[in-house]
Amino acid sequence: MADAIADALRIDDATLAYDAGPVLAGVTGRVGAGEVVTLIGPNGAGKSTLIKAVLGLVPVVGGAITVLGRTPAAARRDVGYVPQADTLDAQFPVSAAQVVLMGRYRQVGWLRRPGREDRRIAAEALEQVGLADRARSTFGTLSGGQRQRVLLARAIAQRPRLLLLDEPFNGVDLVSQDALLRVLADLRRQGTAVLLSTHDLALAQHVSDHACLLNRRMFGFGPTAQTLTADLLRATYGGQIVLAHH
Ligand SMILES: Nc1ncnc2c1ncn2[C@@H]1O[C@H](COP(=O)(O)OP(=O)(O)OP(=O)(O)O)[C@@H](O)[C@H]1O
Repeated sequence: MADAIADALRIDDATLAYDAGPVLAGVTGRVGAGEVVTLIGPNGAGKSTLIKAVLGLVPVVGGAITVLGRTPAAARRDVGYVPQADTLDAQFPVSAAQVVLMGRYRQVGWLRRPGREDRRIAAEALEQVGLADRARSTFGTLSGGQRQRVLLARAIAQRPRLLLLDEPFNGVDLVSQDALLRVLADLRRQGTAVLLSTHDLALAQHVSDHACLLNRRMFGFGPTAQTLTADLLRATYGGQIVLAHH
């Protein structure tokens, strides 16, 4: 039943703008429960902007974005988000386990202390990303890939119905990449909808059900194999030669 409720995310001819004006227009697409959709496009295409609009952080000035049947801002508590690796604050003076536990705060409320069940869920999430043995390590002492996995664990611990990942494969080692692929498979089985941005076409081909091609506007949306075609990729990247990184 592909109706508004079944779709975790619906984007209908959306135009997104910062104060200076629109940066992305004409985006239409869907992410259903248990589906992985990848956003593909060159630097500055608007991938992060779209993810931030789904979080309710960038205004939708035309069309609509509907998250779990609600506005992005209203759906916020059910949406997980892992930001780009280079935006992470490595100076966090807290342990990996504490970072993951933060994923539970929205559920328990900021004024209540997380309980045993929250700690269990957080420990399970750290285990899921393969970092159970680093629970007590200070966040800042972990490698970039490990920090990314801790933030992924934090997002999973939130038990979101829609998970947004901004360039999750960027600069991560192979172990972290494998952990992420395993988590994506788990999320798919649990019926979590996933929207992720990447530059990596080979990985996109591997993980996604649907792909969305962006460069200031949408150049294609559909089943991955039918969307990541040479013609559509050439159009999206403005004639630049596109090579898979892996
Ligand atoms: N806060 C902001 N205010 C104004 N313009 C912005 C802001 N953030 C991004 N932009 C502009 O919006 C456009 C799209 O940027 P965005 O970061 O969404 O691209 P991207 O596809 O995620 O690129 P990258 O792969 O480099 O992360 C760019 O031209 C960028 O300069």
